[in-house]
Amino acid sequence: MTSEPRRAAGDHAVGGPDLREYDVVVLGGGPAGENAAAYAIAGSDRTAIIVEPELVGGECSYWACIPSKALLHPAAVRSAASASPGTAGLVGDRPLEAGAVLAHRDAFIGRGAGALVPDDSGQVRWARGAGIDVVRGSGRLTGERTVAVSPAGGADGGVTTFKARQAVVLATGSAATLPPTPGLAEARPWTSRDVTAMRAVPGSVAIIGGGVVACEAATWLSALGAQVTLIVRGRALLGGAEPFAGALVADALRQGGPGRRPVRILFGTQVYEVERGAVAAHAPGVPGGVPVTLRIEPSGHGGDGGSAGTVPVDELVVAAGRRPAVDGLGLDAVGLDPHRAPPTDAHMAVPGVPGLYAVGDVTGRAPLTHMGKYQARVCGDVIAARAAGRPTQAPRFQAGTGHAAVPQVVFTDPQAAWTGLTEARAREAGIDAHSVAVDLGTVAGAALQRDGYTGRAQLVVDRTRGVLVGATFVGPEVAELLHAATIAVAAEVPLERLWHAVPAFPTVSEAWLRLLEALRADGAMTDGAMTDGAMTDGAMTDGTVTDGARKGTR
Ligand SMILES: Cc1cc2nc3c(=O)[nH]c(=O)nc-3n(C[C@H](O)[C@H](O)[C@H](O)COP(=O)(O)OP(=O)(O)OC[C@H]3O[C@@H](n4cnc5c(N)ncnc54)[C@H](O)[C@@H]3O)c2cc1C
Ligand SMILES: NC(=O)c1ccc[n+]([C@@H]2O[C@H](COP(=O)([O-])OP(=O)(O)OC[C@H]3O[C@@H](n4cnc5c(N)ncnc54)[C@H](O)[C@@H]3O)[C@@H](O)[C@H]2O)c1
Repeated sequence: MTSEPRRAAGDHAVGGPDLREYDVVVLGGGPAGENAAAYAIAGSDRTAIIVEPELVGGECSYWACIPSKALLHPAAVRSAASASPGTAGLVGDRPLEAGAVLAHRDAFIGRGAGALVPDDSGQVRWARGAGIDVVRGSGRLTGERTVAVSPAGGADGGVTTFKARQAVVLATGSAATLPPTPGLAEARPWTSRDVTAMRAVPGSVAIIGGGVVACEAATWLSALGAQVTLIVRGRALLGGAEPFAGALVADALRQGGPGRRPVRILFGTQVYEVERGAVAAHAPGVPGGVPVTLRIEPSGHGGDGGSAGTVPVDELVVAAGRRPAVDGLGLDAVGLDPHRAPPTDAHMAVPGVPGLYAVGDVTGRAPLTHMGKYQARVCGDVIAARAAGRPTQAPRFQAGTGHAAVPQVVFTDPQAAWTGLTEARAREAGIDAHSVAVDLGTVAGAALQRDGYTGRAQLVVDRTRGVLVGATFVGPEVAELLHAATIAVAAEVPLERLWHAVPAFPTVSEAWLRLLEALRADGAMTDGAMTDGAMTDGAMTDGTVTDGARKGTR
């Protein structure tokens, strides 16, 4: 993309004030919409407009990925410092400086001191610099390749119709779901928007949910001094992951640590009623200021147990999942179900509706920024190729393959990172699955990273095909281990070849070596790898390996 000509900033529409024509009209200026627009017009004279009612950059930039990671990173650094000789004594039991952490988050989301809303002018400048026009408004499909745009936030002004010569791309993201619990909506609970944008740290917080948002929010809230209670319907955290990932994250949250309060986790428990005095409408992230009482009971999900009684807290966060943002999108105008994610094929096109595409969270596929951007690259390339009359058969035009290896990192402490299939999912898919695991604390690179390093890595392989189909890592700073596994799964690298991808010593990546050795020991690697001269010679004669084993550097 970088070598392609930049387009002049300005208004690229054809038509008058009420009917404007572009090659590509994108609804939603989040990461998926931005990438779809940029790829669809790159290096061409095609025109594109992004329709966005809120902020260009979307949920990810202002209320999700970026602020959450800006809040979590200081907690991770604090945790590493507490576990390293020479710095542990310096930080002692001191908590994080909440004001500095919140200001760091504000800097990342472009929210100036005292401002209510972040500033997206940098993202708008990027769009205009890439030749993409931006209009503030809410878009609704009114027919094939036709969109009606109403001014944002109910502002005055008429509806403008936009016609797309080539494509309309739906990239409207997702919205937090609120369970229909009596009293919950009236209590004006925080959602992920508030807890990422929070302006003050509540003294005590209850979080409903045990997924990614709940685990990450519990991590930063407890590191910033809040007393956190997680109320989890099921029996585990991080439901879609290998069970050991949720278990290790739960152990660490419960345990707390220097400068981080222990988190109370109520498994098998649901809230059946919420009671709170009147709470005035407030800006995102401003605590309600009125205590709230949750009435809880065993959920009956996942076996016996669960808690009953009341949980009184200062603030309540709902992290109970998200749903595709399709309300008012006019899907019915093109014959689609208005309440469901639009179906998409491998080109990210909506079957049966000419010129319509969907990317990102609105598709209901994998609600992650990197997957939305991946789909958007495919979609933009397809639109560009079709506009130029070029074929779209090559793998670059198919979003299917990447979905076999969806990477996910949960930035808790320890981090949990996985890609591809869990062992259970692999079996369900009829794969001849076999798994091996290692204790990451036994790897020299991990032990050097911090005292008492605790973590685990697991590979799931397809024994019949001799390839990796899934990997999970849990431990401090394991996020950067993940991409190697994603490459191996997506590229279907034979295990025999993986053996020759030598991890550097002393890095945590040596876990790969331990895992492949475990596969060999289990007979899950073929004889080709076992008798390969490069491998056996290396292992037997390399002084570092044999010496290392004696000195604990294995
Ligand atoms: C707390 C939290 C943390 C997260 N952290 C991560 C992370 O670390 N890594 C990761 O990969 N993912 C993370 N995610 C998920 C990530 O935020 C989403 O997957 C990502 O934002 C989806 O991008 P998108 O472009 O599809 O949608 P969005 O970012 O939601 O953008 C959609 C845009 O469409 C606009 N829009 C809505 N309706 C209309 C309409 N009718 N017309 C025009 N525009 C409209 C919205 O205003 C919005 O700006 C996190 C999510 C949450 C909630
Ligand atoms: N680091 C990251 O990549 C990151 C961070 C945050 C969010 N995300 C993305 O955002 C998506 C949404 O995250 P999330 O945590 O909101 O959803 P989730 O699907 O991960 O978890 C939802 C949780 O809420 C519970 N739940 C659902 N309905 C409930 C109800 N009625 N009552 C009580 N509990 C209920 C579920 O059992 C689950 O524990 C995730 O799928 C993830 O892909 C990613």
